[in-house]
Amino acid sequence: MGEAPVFYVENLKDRVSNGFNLRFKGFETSIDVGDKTFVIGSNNNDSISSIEVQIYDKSRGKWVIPTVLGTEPKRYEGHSAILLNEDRIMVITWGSTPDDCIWFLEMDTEYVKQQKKALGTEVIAWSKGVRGDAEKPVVISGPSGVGKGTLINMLMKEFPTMFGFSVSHTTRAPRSMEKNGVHYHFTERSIMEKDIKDGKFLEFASVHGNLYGTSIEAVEAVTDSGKRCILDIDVQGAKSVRASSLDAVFIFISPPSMAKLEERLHLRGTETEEQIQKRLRNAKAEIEQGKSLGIFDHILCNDHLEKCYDNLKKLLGLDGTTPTNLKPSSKGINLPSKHAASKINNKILVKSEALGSGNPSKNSIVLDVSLLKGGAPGRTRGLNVFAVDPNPFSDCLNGIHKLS
Ligand SMILES: Nc1nc2c(ncn2[C@@H]2O[C@H](COP(=O)(O)OP(=O)(O)O)[C@@H](O)[C@H]2O)c(=O)[nH]1
Ligand SMILES: Nc1ncnc2c1ncn2[C@@H]1O[C@H](COP(=O)(O)OP(=O)(O)O)[C@@H](O)[C@H]1O
Repeated sequence: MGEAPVFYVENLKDRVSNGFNLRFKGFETSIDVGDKTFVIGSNNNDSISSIEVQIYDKSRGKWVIPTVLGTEPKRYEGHSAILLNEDRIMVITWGSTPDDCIWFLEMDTEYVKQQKKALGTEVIAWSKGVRGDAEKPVVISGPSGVGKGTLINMLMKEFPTMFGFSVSHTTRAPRSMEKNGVHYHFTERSIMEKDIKDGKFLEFASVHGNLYGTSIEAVEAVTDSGKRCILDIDVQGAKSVRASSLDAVFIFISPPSMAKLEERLHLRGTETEEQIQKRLRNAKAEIEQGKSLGIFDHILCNDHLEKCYDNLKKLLGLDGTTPTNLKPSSKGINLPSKHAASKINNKILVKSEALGSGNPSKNSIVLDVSLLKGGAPGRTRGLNVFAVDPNPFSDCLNGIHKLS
């Protein structure tokens, strides 16, 4: 059985002629899993960066074709790899732009690449390190015409880099201003039914006589771009999501009165009278369920639009009153290339030296591995990380102890 060599980027470049191209010495990491050594590093250029892994098979004394794990418009500067269990590696990395934050990448080491027929790895999940609820997906429900779309548009307009909309599939016909792929993926019922059967949907429901559903891909498209996902779905859908692995914040928007709701539907003018009456009949049940089923974390009354929008921002920590450590921005979590990661029971501890404005300070972050859930099925998202006291290692252990 061959010994894994010591890895330096220059050595790798000399030795490997098959595209493995780690540029920055010190920004790579390696880890042994059985008789294989996984070398993980970045290939950064001006605007884009990829994370690559190459495997050294000690039993065969051979390098295996490199795999690109992720390409993002940010630079990855520094990695650490931790073995979670025998077939799973957690790579901890630091994306320096545009949103400076810590990322966790879970890799399945047993995956055999179908296309290349070579041993490779599969990314199970990219997860952004967040604190508390700050970046959980947001599920917004409420009866037709209550103002969900209006409120979501306001959020997306004011915070375009923070939120991304999960584009649902529907069998209903598009309205005149609606664009396929932007407002909905408009689809045939038979196609959607087959996709549901094939497990491509996180949830689906029949609403006002049409089929609506959130595909796993729709949620992944948003979370992969590093944005906080917003879902506009009905109460049945919210109930399904509550029961799924997507760890979200659930908000129900209620109308000030049925009369106001009817007025809004008429003023919007996108439905026939018959369709409006159907929506109003369904609204009664939805409001009752929304308020009683215990699905929703918050209920907001949309009477005055601006006031309701302010309340929504408050709930999401966007009004400036939220304590810094709960703000949606993860900027406070700093992880330069100089850091050390270790696993203690179910906790990963990342210790780093954050170089502030001429005033070096130490950061210690704990990730609770037992909380590896929250994304579309099979993926983890928005992992909760805890900043612990910036003290020596023993104090960090105390921090861990306190959290468990
Ligand atoms: N379950 C579920 N409901 C959805 C989805 N997309 C939209 N809906 C809901 O379907 C209902 C009808 O939506 P739409 O046809 O856009 O009409 P509107 O609510 O009157 O604007 C609303 O309650 C939406 O929240 C989805 O992917 N899943
Ligand atoms: N607070 C409000 N007061 C008056 N009209 C509103 C208010 N909120 C939304 N609207 C209007 O009501 C209509 C329905 O809103 P919309 O966002 O399409 O509802 P939904 O997405 O819940 O079906 C739109 O014409 C919108 O401009």
